[in-house]
Amino acid sequence: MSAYDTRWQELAEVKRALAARDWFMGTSGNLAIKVSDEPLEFLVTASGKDKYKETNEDFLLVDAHGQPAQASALKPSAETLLHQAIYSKTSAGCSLHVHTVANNVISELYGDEGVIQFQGQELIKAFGLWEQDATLSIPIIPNHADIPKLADEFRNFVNADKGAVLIRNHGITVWGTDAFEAKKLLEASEFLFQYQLALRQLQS
Ligand SMILES: CSCCC(=O)C(=O)COP(=O)(O)O
Ligand SMILES: [Zn+2]
Repeated sequence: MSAYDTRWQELAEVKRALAARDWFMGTSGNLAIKVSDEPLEFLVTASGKDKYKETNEDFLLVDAHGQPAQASALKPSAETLLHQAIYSKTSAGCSLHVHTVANNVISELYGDEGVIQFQGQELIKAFGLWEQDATLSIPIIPNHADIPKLADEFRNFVNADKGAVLIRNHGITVWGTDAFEAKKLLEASEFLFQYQLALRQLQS
């Protein structure tokens, strides 16, 4: 199988798993996976589609600028520039963006601080933080309707081959070495957000 076909299957599998979690409400969310480094090309979800459905038009190949790399009637995700920022700055192989109620509420509760931090939580190990007193910090950036502006802000927080950034009242984008790692980080983040909200509710 070609790298294109292999990556397509991997991304389709992640998309299926996230759909099963009901993380694509109202056509929200977009996913990407790198196919080649030189030239940089990655598959990204087509814009505005019902991501619960599986079709052979779910993804299209884009270039280092996030522009279609092949003739296609499909439009790349409106948020392709965020994925492009990740692949242009890091060696990450997969990036995932979803909107959930928990990630939106957390982004609003902690948005003024610009960060949410987790300590003493087993699941921060998913991010490679294994030390006793390690802290996971997830930055929260303002949402901008202007996507190049949003991507410019987002780019400042893309400094490693894996990571996560919350966009206030919008969603989360995570990235990792490959599809397995990106999905792990997405699930771990969602667990931590849901835990934090449940704890706050019980404490109030
Ligand atoms: C109705 S969701 C608004 C756009 C968005 O935030 C998103 O994640 C989906 O956009 P896309 O162009 O990737 O379908
Ligand atoms: Zn979005």
